[in-house]
Amino acid sequence: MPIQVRQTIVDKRALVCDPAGIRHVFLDNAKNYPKNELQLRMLRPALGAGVLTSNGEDWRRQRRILAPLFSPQQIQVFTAAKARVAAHAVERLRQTQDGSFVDMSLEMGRLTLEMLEHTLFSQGLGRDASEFQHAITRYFDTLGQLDAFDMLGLPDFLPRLNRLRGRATLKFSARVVNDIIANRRHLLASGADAPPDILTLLLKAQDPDTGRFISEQELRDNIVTFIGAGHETTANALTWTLYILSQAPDWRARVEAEIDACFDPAAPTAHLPVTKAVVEETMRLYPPVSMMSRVALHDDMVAGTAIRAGTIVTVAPYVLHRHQTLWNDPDVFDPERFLGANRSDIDRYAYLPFGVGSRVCIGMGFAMSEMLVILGHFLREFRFDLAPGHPVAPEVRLTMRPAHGMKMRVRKRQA
Ligand code: HEM
Repeated sequence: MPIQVRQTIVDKRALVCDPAGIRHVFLDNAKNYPKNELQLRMLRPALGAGVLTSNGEDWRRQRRILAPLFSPQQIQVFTAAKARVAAHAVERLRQTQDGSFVDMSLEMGRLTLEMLEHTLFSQGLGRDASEFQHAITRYFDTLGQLDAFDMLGLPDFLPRLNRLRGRATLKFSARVVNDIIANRRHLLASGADAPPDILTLLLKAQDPDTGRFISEQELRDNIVTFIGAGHETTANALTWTLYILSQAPDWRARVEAEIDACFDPAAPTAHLPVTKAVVEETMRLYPPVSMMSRVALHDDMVAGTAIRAGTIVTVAPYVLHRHQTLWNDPDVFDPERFLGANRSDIDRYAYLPFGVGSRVCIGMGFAMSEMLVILGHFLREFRFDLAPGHPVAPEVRLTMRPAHGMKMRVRKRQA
């Protein structure tokens, strides 16, 4: 069924599973399908009005200014910082007794937050690092739950329980971010060398069309946006990858062989085609962003189905990536799909872990290089096996994560 349209008590919804229909919504007629305000309302208390949560001209201007921060050259510059953070995490894991059980979902959450800290602020937070991590995790956890008031479209001045719960942690994270920005402004004003991180780039970033700098509010909102959008998504993709490899010994052996032969922690490379195919196939089966929504401004036709103005149009990578008509043996883990010439058989609009069109994930290259650097470091040293009896089930909050964490036995590979 390419499109399913449902009228609920609250609104009209359409789920699009047809690649041509998805292309129409996300590319050809994208101006008719801005992001859904309901979704944005849920995220704005946490993320403000950064590039993820704005629409129209506001979004276009921010995206133009931020794009150079995530260029391939810039991602290359961040690789050294990422490698340092990954090496530190390996060292931390080395301290645990060989064969002990670790919740790798927590470990990956901590690691991806450290990655962001050290690329956003280069020296990390300096102080309050673990408290900040705790605050951020709790904050997004609380706000990730859609509030009934938002669903009913009630006005913003009515207090939301979730927001009240998250307010103290928000205040704390805002203070830390504000302090960091103020310190950096002082440093730059003093003429000292600016650290090569995202904060410096943001402070200097100018709109190529108008020469305008980013506002103070947008600066703060986008820092929090990068943490919000880049933390759990990447941690989940990595956790699911470790889980899947523990269930696929042949592929684990191929990944280990590639990393042993090609990955040098002192000069980390992101050129690991087998490992990359494994990550891509994992994100097919367990896409961290399991659905994306837009809203139709005007009546339209999508893949032969009439869509009325106001309909919420959803594309669900979790459904799309496992669709019988689009994939052979959709539930089978087979990274060969992404290797060599096979990749060109995959329809661009049937595989959307990072979305597609103008609102495609701005951090896609950043995340892929980060995941390969982390897997290179970790799988070179350790082997991860699922703890016997540990229940594994996906759960959708803001992202799709393992409902019960991922308890794994960690053994050293090179004794
Ligand atoms: C495996 C990791 C990641 C996944 C699976 C992922 C997935 C996505 C998806 C599906 C979207 C599009 C949502 C939509 O169209 O409604 C998106 C947007 C976005 N992502 Fe990511 N993301 C990841 C990592 C990152 C990282 C590391 C960053 C930043 C450092 C980041 C920043 C953003 C931002 C700012 C947007 C909004 C772009 C816009 O609307 O113009 N993401 N991401």
